[in-house]
Amino acid sequence: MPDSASPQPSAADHWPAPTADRPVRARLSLPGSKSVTNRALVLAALSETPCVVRRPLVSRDSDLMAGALRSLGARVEQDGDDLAVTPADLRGPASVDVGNAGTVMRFVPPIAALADGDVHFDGDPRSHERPVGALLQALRALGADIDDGGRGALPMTVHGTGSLPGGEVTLDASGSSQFVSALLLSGARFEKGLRLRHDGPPVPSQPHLDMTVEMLRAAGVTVETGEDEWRVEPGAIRVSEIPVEPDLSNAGPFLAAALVTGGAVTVEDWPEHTTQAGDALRSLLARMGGEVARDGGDLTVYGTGKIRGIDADLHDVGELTPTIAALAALADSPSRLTGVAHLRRHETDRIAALATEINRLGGHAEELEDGLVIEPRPLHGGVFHSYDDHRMATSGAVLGLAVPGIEVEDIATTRKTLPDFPGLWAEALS
Ligand SMILES: O=C(O)C1=C[C@@H](OP(=O)(O)O)[C@@H](O)[C@H](O)C1
Ligand SMILES: C=C(OP(=O)(O)O)C(=O)O
Repeated sequence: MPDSASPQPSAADHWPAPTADRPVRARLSLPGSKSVTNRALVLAALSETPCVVRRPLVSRDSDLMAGALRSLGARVEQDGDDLAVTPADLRGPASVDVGNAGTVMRFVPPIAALADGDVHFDGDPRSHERPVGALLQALRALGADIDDGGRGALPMTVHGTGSLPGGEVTLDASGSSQFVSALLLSGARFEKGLRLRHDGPPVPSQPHLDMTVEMLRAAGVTVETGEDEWRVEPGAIRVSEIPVEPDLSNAGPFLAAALVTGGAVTVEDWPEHTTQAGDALRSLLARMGGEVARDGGDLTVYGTGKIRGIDADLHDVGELTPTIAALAALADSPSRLTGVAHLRRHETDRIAALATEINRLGGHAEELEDGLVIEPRPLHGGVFHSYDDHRMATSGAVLGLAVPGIEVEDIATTRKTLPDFPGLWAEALS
């Protein structure tokens, strides 16, 4: 007899995705943006003044960032819904757990190079496979001493000396925009500042680069941008308050529910102006058959009963791909999603994972080198594997709205960027 107090792993690991038996009508206040929160924490820790980060995301990726900065000496304290950050001299020895957070594994090494002492970086097994080599090479060229055992990957140790000469460097950031953001975020603290050039295939995720530049400027940093070029003047980072917008990429599965069920989903506090990639959902979902309306801070997507296939280059907004792919599998015409080769090195190889899981449920998805072709077919129930990828898990939830019998493996992996996805999903469907 199993002990009734011990958890039954198969039940806990397989979340029965709720099927919508009527149009979803929901109004949601979503937690803060991962990308804004983790930039805010970095800027606050590098600031000359204490800083309050207003309504940040509280989830695994933001906890890892707060933990990393604490281990380097900063104080990061909960203050109601906010985080109060008190900067301090950066110092090692320290050990940083990056989990599987791209923002932590890329944004923190330049800060470690500014710290006095050794800083060791390690994380989930997947963190050993995600690209950081080009960033580490660039940091070395700027004066950092890094021991990665010649692997160009984690685990590694940054031997910080308390300062970094900085100056000019060229890198290939086609693998991740986060290489550029990482250097820009710390660049003002380098002795000579930073003159950065990208050389290689196009850098993905332009909105995330815009976010970095905008947040730096709001923190008093002089940044100039050109074609594949950035310049950061040396000087103080000074910021005392950073508001965090709701996470618009995480709005994706909820807004998709309106299309799938012919319902209406409203997200509160959709910013008038934003650099978040998720803002592109307004046009993408309209192209796929939704109607999109704004009323003050409310953004509502109405389903029309039809989901149209789409031909879309998602290079700039790669993190929306899993949501768009789920809709594409339920559409009334084929879709072609391109420009996202870099997704093969995200939390998992998202192109392979999406094709495998859609096909497992009876769909027809073909991998391209840089994307997916999806031809809608009637789907059936089954296990949807999440590959420890939050956006794969939410993609399975979107399919489950229309297809009875889908079980998403390891729904808890959504905690990477959403503290309680199953709770929010149940509320939206109630
Ligand atoms: O800087 C950021 O906050 C992010 C940049 C993007 O990374 P890539 O350019 O590696 O895709 C995005 O996909 C990721 O979710 C968050
Ligand atoms: C790619 C993503 O995350 P990360 O910040 O770990 O790169 C993502 O959230 O889709």
